[in-house]
Amino acid sequence: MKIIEVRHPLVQHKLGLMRLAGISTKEFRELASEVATLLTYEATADLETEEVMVEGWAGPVKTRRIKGAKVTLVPILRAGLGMLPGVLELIPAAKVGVVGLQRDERTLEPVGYYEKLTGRMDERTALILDPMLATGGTLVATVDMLKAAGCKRIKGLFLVAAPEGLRVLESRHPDVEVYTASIDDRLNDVGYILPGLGDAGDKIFGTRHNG
Ligand SMILES: O=P(O)(O)OC[C@H]1O[C@H](OP(=O)(O)OP(=O)(O)O)[C@H](O)[C@@H]1O
Ligand SMILES: O=c1cc[nH]c(=O)[nH]1
Ligand SMILES: [Mg+2]
Repeated sequence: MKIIEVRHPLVQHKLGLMRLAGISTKEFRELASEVATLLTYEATADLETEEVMVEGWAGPVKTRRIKGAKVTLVPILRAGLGMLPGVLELIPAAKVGVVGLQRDERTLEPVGYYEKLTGRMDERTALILDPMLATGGTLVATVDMLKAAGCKRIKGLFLVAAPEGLRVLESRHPDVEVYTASIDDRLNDVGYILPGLGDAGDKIFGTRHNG
């Protein structure tokens, strides 16, 4: 399975700021979006391009543009919305399909409550957006939905990923590519990533803080 841990200094610096206890909603939100932009840069490095002639200031000039298959962004509600503005900075014309899943706090199983995907998923590359890949249950459920809709090329962008979740993904959907700012140490006994970021959804939306 392709797992890219992006070690770029800007990514590492910004993620380090996100780990600070007591970070404000404004700072966390801004940084989540900025790191998402940088992960998008990495995750789109293999998009195919084609040559095109355009009329430039000094006459015809050969340029390149992104070819064929288009990208669909798939933020997972609710925390994935925190990454969406940063990704749209680089891919402003992308279609957006939304998936609503929330972990049951007791069983840690994902519970689905919304799904609105774009059309022609079989022709698109899907970029799943979620700050946290913890047990992997939410991601596997999302990939199941995307594949059921015909999607053949799927990448996931995560601020932080746990080894446990990566192993689950590898066993269920090894064709999915992962781009993350950090592979952290482990999960704690209530399914939070250590050292992690605490509850990313709460921090992005300014609801209850947990760490
Ligand atoms: O890998 P898993 O163990 O499935 O956990 C990861 C999921 O948990 C968090 O969402 P949460 O359920 O807290 O929902 P929220 O975004 O609404 O806060 C996170 O944003 C992921 O979607
Ligand atoms: O560490 C974690 C795990 C799941 N969801 C979060 O927001 N944080
Ligand atoms: Mg949450």
